[in-house]
Amino acid sequence: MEARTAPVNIEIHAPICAAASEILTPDSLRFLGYLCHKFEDRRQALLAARASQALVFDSGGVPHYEGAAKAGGMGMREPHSKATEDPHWRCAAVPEDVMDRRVEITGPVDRKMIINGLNSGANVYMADFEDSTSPTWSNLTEGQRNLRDATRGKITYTNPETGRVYALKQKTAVLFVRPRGWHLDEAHVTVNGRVVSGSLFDFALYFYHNVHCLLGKGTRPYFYLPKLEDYLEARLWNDVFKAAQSYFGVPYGTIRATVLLETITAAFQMEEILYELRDHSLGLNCGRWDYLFSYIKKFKCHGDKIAPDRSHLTMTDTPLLKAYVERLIYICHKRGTFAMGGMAAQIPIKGDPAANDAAMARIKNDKIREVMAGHDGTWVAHPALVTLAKSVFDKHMPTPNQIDKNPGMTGKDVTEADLLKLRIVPKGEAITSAGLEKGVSIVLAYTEAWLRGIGCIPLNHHMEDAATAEISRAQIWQWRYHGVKTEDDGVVISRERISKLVQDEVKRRTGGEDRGKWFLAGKLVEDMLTKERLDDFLTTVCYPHILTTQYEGDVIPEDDHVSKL
Ligand SMILES: CC(=O)SCCNC(=O)CCNC(=O)[C@H](O)C(C)(C)COP(=O)(O)OP(=O)(O)OC[C@H]1O[C@@H](n2cnc3c(N)ncnc32)[C@H](O)[C@@H]1OP(=O)(O)O
Ligand SMILES: O=CC(=O)O
Ligand SMILES: [Mg+2]
Repeated sequence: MEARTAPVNIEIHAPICAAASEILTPDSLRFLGYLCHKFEDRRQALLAARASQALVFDSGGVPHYEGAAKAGGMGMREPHSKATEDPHWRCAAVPEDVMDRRVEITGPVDRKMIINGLNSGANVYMADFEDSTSPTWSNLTEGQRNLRDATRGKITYTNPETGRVYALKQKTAVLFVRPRGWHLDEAHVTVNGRVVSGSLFDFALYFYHNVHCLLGKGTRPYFYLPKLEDYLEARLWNDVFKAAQSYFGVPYGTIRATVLLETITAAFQMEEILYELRDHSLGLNCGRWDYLFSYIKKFKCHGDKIAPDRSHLTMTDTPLLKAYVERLIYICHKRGTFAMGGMAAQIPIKGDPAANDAAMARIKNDKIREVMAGHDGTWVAHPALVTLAKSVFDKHMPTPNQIDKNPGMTGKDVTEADLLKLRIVPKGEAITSAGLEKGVSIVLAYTEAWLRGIGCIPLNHHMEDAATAEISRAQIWQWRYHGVKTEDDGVVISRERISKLVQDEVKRRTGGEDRGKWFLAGKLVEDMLTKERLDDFLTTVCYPHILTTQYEGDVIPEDDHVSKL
């Protein structure tokens, strides 16, 4: 029997704050329950497949193009030849309101930032439940309420300190939403006793509250899909879309989604991923930060793939990043869809014009590289960067996008080996004590903020989020695992050295007083960096610590914390 008519028992293990009571209505929960009941077993099977594939990589395996897998390769996936062998298929036609995506700004689902992002002059605002949101109950429920108000054009915000009132301009960016990745649970809600998927929680509530309003305004529900590892995970999203569309009686193909190509395994299946989602696809995006994290994580045990300091992992000098960009543009343009660029992590530097000019020059060069390579648009992290990115794309991309011009077709020659090739940094500079110390301080500061419900922070004039911090966490673990020495002083990166760095940094930040979440962050980070096995995600390790204990909203009595439908 279909879950839609089957009895589904939904429970909420959280305070029913004002936002939750507006968003978690009986009907929206029924829809969430329907999707979870229908798809949870598949999600779990895909997560289990990730775990068994990790064992293959840990013992020296590497991914292969799907054609090669069919001929022996990894031998773990069913053959998937149609995607690559049929020259005729194309992704769905591009809707009018997203023909031009030259600049997309991203940010958390915070009320003020949504308004600022929509007003920023960018073509798209991507409201993010993933890398830049710490998924506290209040962030999630208020985020959904903010999005509901934004789609209706009714979102306003008054700064309680300055009294400044924020409201939408006449012309705003198109809204995209990035739900959490498949690996994340939403532990405050269970369906038939099972904790629900964070992806489905974010998707279902946004879709439920907004699909009709968006269609009424001539736009659509647009999504970014994060951290997919292969085409079967794309197929799951496509099936979720089909189920959601038919549940609401809206036409097949209403939803459109861009997949973030941000895992090394997905890079070997770009065409297959597009094929799975082709009727709902709006292309791929180079999620460069998670991509680097994925590379380090997947090959953490490979002695020949030890990553240098994060500062060396640049788009221009890292062969595997260059190859991935070329292949992504080639595949997307061959299949008639967007090849989006990614995020330069620099942000404006206040009070130091020279340093700010240098940061802006780096961003400009990055955007020139993207448009010249053939990307159809790019990402920025801050409203002050919209004009800069736009000016670069305006100069080099006179058309709304470059899909039909087919630039980047040289990417067809990218080999499996190209996708795996790290940069060789001169001896003495690759892994340094300064790089190690900086990495420890980044993981710690990010974790501390995340535990307080803040998912993106400015640090060292860069944006740090769950993807960038993960690079530092994974590489420090990898250096310790391989007993690497920092090259400037010849000292081994041992457990004891890392522990001392973490503890010293906590002391420096707190003066020894238990402030913020530094003590807890210190304990968690020290453990993650020194333990025998590398945890899959920082966010899943920290998640139990943000369950409703962190909640600051208008809580109602204890008895109402478990609500049943
Ligand atoms: C790897 C990836 O996944 S990238 C995608 C995920 N990451 C992101 O989306 C990054 C989003 N960016 C941010 O969160 C912020 O820009 C930060 C944390 C990096 C920097 O924040 P701050 O130092 O507070 O920025 P700053 O003080 O300069 O902000 C100035 C104004 O711009 C607004 N602003 C800053 N970034 C954004 C943004 N991305 N979207 C909308 N508004 C923004 C601020 O709210 C502030 O508004 P106000 O003047 O009305 O008060
Ligand atoms: O989500 C984007 C990334 O670079 O990671
Ligand atoms: Mg990412």
